[in-house]
Amino acid sequence: MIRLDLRSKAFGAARVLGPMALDVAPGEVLGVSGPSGAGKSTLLRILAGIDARFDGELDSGQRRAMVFQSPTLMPWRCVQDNVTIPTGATEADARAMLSRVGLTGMEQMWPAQLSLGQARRVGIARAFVGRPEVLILDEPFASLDAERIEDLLELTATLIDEFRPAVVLASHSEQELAALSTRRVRLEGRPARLIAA
Ligand SMILES: Nc1ncnc2c1ncn2[C@@H]1O[C@H](COP(=O)(O)OP(=O)(O)OP(=O)(O)O)[C@@H](O)[C@H]1O
Repeated sequence: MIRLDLRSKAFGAARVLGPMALDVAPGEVLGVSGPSGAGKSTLLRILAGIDARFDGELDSGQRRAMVFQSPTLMPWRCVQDNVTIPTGATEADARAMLSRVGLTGMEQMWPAQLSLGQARRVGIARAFVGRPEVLILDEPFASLDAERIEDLLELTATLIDEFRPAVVLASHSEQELAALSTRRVRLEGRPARLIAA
């Protein structure tokens, strides 16, 4: 569950996010759209608990995971270590989750040996291995071709159905938002407000 009551978020004198309230239940996927620079990533960092410098209250689960626009893997660690080290998951759990995302046999490979689609799958395995209560997805499928996006959308939808985290997805892609969201909002204006979409 995610509950945010945000009065304001500013960078110095620049007020980016205005007053807004947000509730996301387990198993729900809130799709967030809005123009570039509206504040989607800023809002998602607050929801993920990465940015605590805002005026307001955040109430969310203990187990939080985030998938970013870039896969952000540690280049000097193998695929399996990239799942176990940041999460504290066991090797067995990491192998099982890597198998769920289609990477069986690639556990000992280096990130540089992976395609972008495979690297994104590692990011998804890393996010789900800890059975998150809250999952924040910030443009998680950017720069992939249409067929790979379809595959990853299907995989992500299956894992969300199974683990039922409260999910917030920010994307510019109507295809991604339509495929995963159970509810939609737009961020608009400066400071940005949430508008039902
Ligand atoms: N660390 C920071 N310091 C100062 N300003 C920032 C910082 N991070 C973001 N901003 C500003 O906050 C605003 C919102 O940025 P944000 O990255 O959240 O937008 P976005 O909606 O995610 O954009 P995009 O869709 O292009 O990724 C922008 O004007 C940006 O310049």
